Amino acid sequence: MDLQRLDSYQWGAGPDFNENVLHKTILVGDSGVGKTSLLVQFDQGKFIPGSFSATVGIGFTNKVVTVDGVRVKLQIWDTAGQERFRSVTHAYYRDAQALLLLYDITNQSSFDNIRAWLTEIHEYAQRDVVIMLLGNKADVSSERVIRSEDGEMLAREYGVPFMETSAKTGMNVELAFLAIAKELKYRARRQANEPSFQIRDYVESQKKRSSCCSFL
Ligand SMILES: Nc1nc2c(ncn2[C@@H]2O[C@H](COP(=O)(O)OP(=O)(O)OP(=O)(O)O)[C@@H](O)[C@H]2O)c(=O)[nH]1
Repeated sequence: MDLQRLDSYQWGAGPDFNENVLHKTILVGDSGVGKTSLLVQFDQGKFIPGSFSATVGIGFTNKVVTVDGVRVKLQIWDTAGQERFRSVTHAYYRDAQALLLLYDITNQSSFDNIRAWLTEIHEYAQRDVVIMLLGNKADVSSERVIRSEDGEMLAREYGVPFMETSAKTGMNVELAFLAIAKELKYRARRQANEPSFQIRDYVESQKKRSSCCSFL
């Protein structure tokens, strides 16, 4: 998908706005798993169907998310999943505070490659980078080859939060970025008596909430 179509969001200004906090978040995963689509859905609330055109290089979109009354600036980098761009994208890992690692639930090899992605992340990114595993294209249930439990199991093995998403329907897209923003805000602006925040627990509780009450 063409990065030119990603319009940059203008930073808003407000009483809570903390200009000093800019959080770099990177989307990674095999080509075609839906990184650009996920970002477009989060940024613009839409899905652009049509033929797949792979991202060339890297580009970013700025977005302000409000969590617990605090505005958190996310600078979200969309990387090209194709192997030939790998050395370019590695250079961006170093100062990333969060990484969203995607696979496609209809594509076995994109799931099998997650371990290799995690090896690269551990090699090039900061030790305390926030990682979240996302199984995208959850709307395409008829072509599913990766069970949700397999995603859960892999995530548990690496100690990272996990959820399935759909860039098409928007399922869990906002939750994924919100959870990242909450974790980053917690790390950056922890108040003295604030209870500790566990991103995995938060994600699990939010997932349960959305599945329990979908009939309401
Ligand atoms: N049904 C469905 N299709 C999706 C979803 N996400 C992406 N797609 C489609 O999958 C194809 C690839 O999506 P992209 O967002 O371009 O994938 P990418 O990961 O950015 O690919 P690279 O730029 O090559 O790394 C496109 O045809 C999208 O329309 C989804 O959640 N559901």
